[in-house]
Amino acid sequence: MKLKFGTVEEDVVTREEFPLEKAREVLKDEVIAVLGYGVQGPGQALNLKDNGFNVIVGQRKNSKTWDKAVADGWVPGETLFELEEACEKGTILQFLLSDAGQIALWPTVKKHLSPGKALYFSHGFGVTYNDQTGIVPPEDVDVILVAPKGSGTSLRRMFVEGRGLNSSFAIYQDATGKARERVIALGIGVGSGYLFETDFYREVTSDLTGERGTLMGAIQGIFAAQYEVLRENGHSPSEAFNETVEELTQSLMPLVAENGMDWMYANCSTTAQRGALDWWKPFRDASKPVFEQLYKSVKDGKEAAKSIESNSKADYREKLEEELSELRDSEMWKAGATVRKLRPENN
Ligand SMILES: NC(=O)c1ccc[n+]([C@@H]2O[C@H](COP(=O)([O-])OP(=O)(O)OC[C@H]3O[C@@H](n4cnc5c(N)ncnc54)[C@H](O)[C@@H]3O)[C@@H](O)[C@H]2O)c1
Ligand SMILES: CC(C)(O)[C@@H](O)C(=O)O
Ligand SMILES: [Mg+2]
Ligand SMILES: [Mg+2]
Repeated sequence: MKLKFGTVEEDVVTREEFPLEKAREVLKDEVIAVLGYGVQGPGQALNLKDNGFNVIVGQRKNSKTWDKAVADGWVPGETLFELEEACEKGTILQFLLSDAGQIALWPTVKKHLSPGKALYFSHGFGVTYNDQTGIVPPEDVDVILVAPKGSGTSLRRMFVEGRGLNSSFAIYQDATGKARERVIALGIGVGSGYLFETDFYREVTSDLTGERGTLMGAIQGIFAAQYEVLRENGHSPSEAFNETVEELTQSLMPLVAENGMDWMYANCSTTAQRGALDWWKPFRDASKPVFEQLYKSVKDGKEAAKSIESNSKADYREKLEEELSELRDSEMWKAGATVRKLRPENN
């Protein structure tokens, strides 16, 4: 359906115009092989299974995630296989290994992409940066994308709650003439609330910008800056944490999600209103050059190169652990752990 987003009209696909029954009909003869069982793998595979599709999972044996797949109800030899066996059995290969892991498995996946199969991604990364990844799909397969706009954890959680996370979808290559109905059916099948169309390049550039920017990188930076200023001026950890993070996630963001920031500005004290109206533009002006730098780094392929380089190292998990512990052991997130325990619903 066509909808106005501000003054711009866009086409979105909802469950109303493409119901689950239609998705099941489109994919009734397909074997959907979900390759990788990290964060997106479980969310998408379990939602597809619960929605009545024919799904198998491919995962390395003797790994923690193989055990997790078994614990989630996938049966070795029936619905759970080694990666190569799943590639062979699947007619739609959902490539849900980490973006760096996809490079290593690509020769195996390519070998099993016989004509008419579909290669499905949840990120435009591998194909867009194929000068770095080597992922160049054969011409006689469909190449499609459904990218849930959120964590695989939320995709599953919201599905179980009867809600739906939004996803973008894209078609890179339509070899069978059925790529569009296949990709929309898969988007509905994995539990998307609605789908909006993009292309692989736009998906990866917006996604890399978002997660490095307001979704995670920028927000953590802003949290840290405000928390430090409050602490340096004699405020206690609990006061600094509450005024920086807890109030945002517990009180204001749910209201912003429901009604928008415009409503939030109209429904706080006149004192807060005056200050927030005065200060949002200086914050925008201070951070916009950093966002411009970030977007350029994404566009130039530098972010992809850094990510491939660091995530392909044999000891990447140990190195990552060190960097993550800096966050985990920071006073701000230690204070956060205590504050979370104090929430009455957690007692
Ligand atoms: N994490 C998310 O919530 C999220 C959201 C939207 C899109 N995506 C995209 O979905 C895809 C999957 O992401 P993810 O976060 O679920 O992946 P992940 O980082 O959790 O890894 C998934 C699986 O890949 C396996 N793996 C890694 N390297 C491997 C190798 N060399 N050989 C075999 N297996 C290997 C791991 O064992 C793991 O089970 C990526 O393209 C990502 O950008 C992820
Ligand atoms: C969940 C995110 C941050 O949206 C995703 O893009 C990811 O890469 O994990
Ligand atoms: Mg991402
Ligand atoms: Mg994302």
